[in-house]
Amino acid sequence: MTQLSTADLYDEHGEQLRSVSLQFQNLGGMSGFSGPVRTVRCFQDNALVRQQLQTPGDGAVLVIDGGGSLETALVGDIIASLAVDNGWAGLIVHGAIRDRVAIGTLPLGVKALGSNPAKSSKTGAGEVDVPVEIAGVVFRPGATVWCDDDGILVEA
Ligand SMILES: O=C([O-])CC(=O)C(=O)O
Repeated sequence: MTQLSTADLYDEHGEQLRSVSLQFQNLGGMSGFSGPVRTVRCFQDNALVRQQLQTPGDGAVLVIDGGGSLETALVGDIIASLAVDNGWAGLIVHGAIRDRVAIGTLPLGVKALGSNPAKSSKTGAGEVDVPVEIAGVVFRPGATVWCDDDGILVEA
């Protein structure tokens, strides 16, 4: 069954949804994906991202608030493959990824601002499953998020 488009969803339930106006790129092998929100907040450090994606995703979408930094990649093909292997539906990266060609072949939704080959530090700094805000839209852990080529909608 194909997922309802975000535009149709907005027409039917817009009053209960927030739409992200920031223009993310669709960089995964699946452009349409949805699921419950899980979160990581981190800045140029991706140890917590890897740690979370090593655990069962049960169809969730990991929203990574990297503060919008494009200086280092928070996800590469190895971390993205962990997400596939552990049953995550997708990633929304408010920041950069790398290995974009390989990530584009994976059965995973990946939205990110762009790419940069520079790697992130791995100290584990950051927070997990806290509400995060991207371009004025709050992503609460457990809220449902829907993504496709048009954009990102999340339950208010
Ligand atoms: O290890 C990293 O920082 C990210 C990466 O390159 C990968 O996931 O392949």
